[in-house]
Amino acid sequence: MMLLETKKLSNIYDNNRGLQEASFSLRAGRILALVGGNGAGKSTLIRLLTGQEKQKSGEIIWHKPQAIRYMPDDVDFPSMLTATEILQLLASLKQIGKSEQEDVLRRVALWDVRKQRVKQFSKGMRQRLNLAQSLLGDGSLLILDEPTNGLDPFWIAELKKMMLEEKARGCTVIFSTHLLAFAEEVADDVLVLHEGEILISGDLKEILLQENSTSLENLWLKKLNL
Ligand SMILES: Nc1ncnc2c1ncn2[C@@H]1O[C@H](COP(=O)(O)OP(=O)(O)OP(=O)(O)O)[C@@H](O)[C@H]1O
Repeated sequence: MMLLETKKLSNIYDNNRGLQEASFSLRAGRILALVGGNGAGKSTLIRLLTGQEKQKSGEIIWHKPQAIRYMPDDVDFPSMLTATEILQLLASLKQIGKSEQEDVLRRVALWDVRKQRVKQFSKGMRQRLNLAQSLLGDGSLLILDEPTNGLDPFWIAELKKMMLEEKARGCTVIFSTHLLAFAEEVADDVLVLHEGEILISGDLKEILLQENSTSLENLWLKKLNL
């Protein structure tokens, strides 16, 4: 079943950069990786999908209304609050009870430090708290902007497990990353962006086969003539 389609979706900023006429579709229950270099347009696309920005032209067609859970890139939590307080605040907006808050804190192994102020957290711990808040609730679309940022190899592997668990529950996952090998391990579909335009989109395995590429990295380098 189709989840969403975009048609010539564009958001060009004053500096002439952003996202240009992006058209793609995504089926429900799939994991989609957004890949591309710095400034390719990944976060711009995510901001349009999450409704944080409105497109200048083109459209997003949602085939059914979606409750979205979202993990932003580079979140700035109030550093004087504890992990518990931050989750309480965010959970109250979604009307989510205490036991679920406790559950997500345990899932990201921040239970033992839940009463510490976030300013004492390492980057990876803050990123795990960011992940925890995105797991709250039962929105059937999970959007993760650079979720591996700051995570060590153990937590990257845990993140992968969590994403696959979400998929197994019937959730659709969209995530951006610079880690092409990670994208290849987790994703069903891929959208390769370059300077605001879609270079490649579709089923990852089919594309690698069609393009006679051994890996996503190999394909990416080939398409950019690197
Ligand atoms: N608010 C803004 N105002 C002006 N230009 C912007 C704005 N947001 C993004 N851009 C420009 O749009 C382009 C795409 O940026 P975007 O953040 O979507 O890229 P990205 O693929 O997420 O990059 P990165 O991997 O570096 O996070 C960049 O050239 C960026 O400078």
